[in-house]
Amino acid sequence: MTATAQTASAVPSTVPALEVKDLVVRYGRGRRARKDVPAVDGVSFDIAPGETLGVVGESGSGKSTIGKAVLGLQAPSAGTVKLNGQDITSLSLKQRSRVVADLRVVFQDPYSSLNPSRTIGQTLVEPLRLMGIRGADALGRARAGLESVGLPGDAVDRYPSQFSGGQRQRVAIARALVCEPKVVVLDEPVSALDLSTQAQVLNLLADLRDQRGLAFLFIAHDLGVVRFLAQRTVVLYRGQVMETGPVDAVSSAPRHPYTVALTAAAPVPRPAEQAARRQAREAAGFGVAGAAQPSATGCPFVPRCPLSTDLCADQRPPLRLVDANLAACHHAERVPAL
Ligand SMILES: Nc1ncnc2c1ncn2[C@@H]1O[C@H](COP(=O)(O)OP(=O)(O)OP(=O)(O)O)[C@@H](O)[C@H]1O
Repeated sequence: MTATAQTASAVPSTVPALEVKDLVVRYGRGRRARKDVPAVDGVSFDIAPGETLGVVGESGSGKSTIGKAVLGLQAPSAGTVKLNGQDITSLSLKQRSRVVADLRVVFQDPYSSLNPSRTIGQTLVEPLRLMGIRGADALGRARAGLESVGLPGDAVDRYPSQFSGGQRQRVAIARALVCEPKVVVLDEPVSALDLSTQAQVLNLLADLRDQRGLAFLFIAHDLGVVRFLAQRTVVLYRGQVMETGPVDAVSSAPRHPYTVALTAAAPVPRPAEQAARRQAREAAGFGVAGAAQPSATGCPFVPRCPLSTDLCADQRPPLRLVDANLAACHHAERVPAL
């Protein structure tokens, strides 16, 4: 089977909670935008209620840009974004405010994402106020929201500086969930936390997703972290989908050389394993990021790929089914095992 678009499709029995189709985002305006390489280049995926889709890739691969386009913070140059079947791509910010309760975000940095001069209660009540929920109702929901993330309800009276990083990220999660959204964009939600706190926050997110049937778009640079929470994943490189499929299959048996390079480069806690991976990566002949510019018509990974041929430089490979994964590689069958 081949996939003509860059797509990651589940087989949802209902309308997807979030559907992104052929998304293209170019920064800049006018002539400059037309000349620039798109930050996101033809990306499609959908997420069912209760499902987590991980989006992984190196820095600059376009992960956050996808999140911004979904949230309406960056206008797409092409493509559509649908929330519960409704096309929200071209809604103005005012029109968006009517559906915004269904779509929320948790950002990476729990220090800068919470206003230090506002109490936790004020922070949690703000999005409710925009929905017309005020006074004791709003405060009651704020307290319940804090309790649902494992914090005491009376934390409403305290300030962000009185909380640790992990607790602040719980507050940010409570703020996202207090409006009872259907879809949450999680943009590197645990990257700023230490390892044990990461595990606690990921467990909390998994519980909340399962209890509430939430759809998560989970953006991360580390496939290991994504594996913990996601059922499926999309691997991005220079704004294009290199590989997608069930997260276990993509992690343990990648069919795209870039996914192999990304996995081999991920830090592991055991130094001996880290050294073995580095040696395997060097032996496989992967080039380094920014080694050379790829051709506009071919696979963007050519300058770094040990398997590349003239065909790869000439023709951008479509996503096609190889084992359990969809991989955009002419030579997916020759990709070495991890
Ligand atoms: N506001 C902007 N103006 C111009 N170019 C931008 C802007 N924001 C991002 N870019 C560029 O778009 C590309 C994708 O960036 P993006 O932040 O989406 O990647 P990312 O995968 O989320 O990276 P990171 O993990 O470092 O956050 C990069 O080349 C980046 O330099």
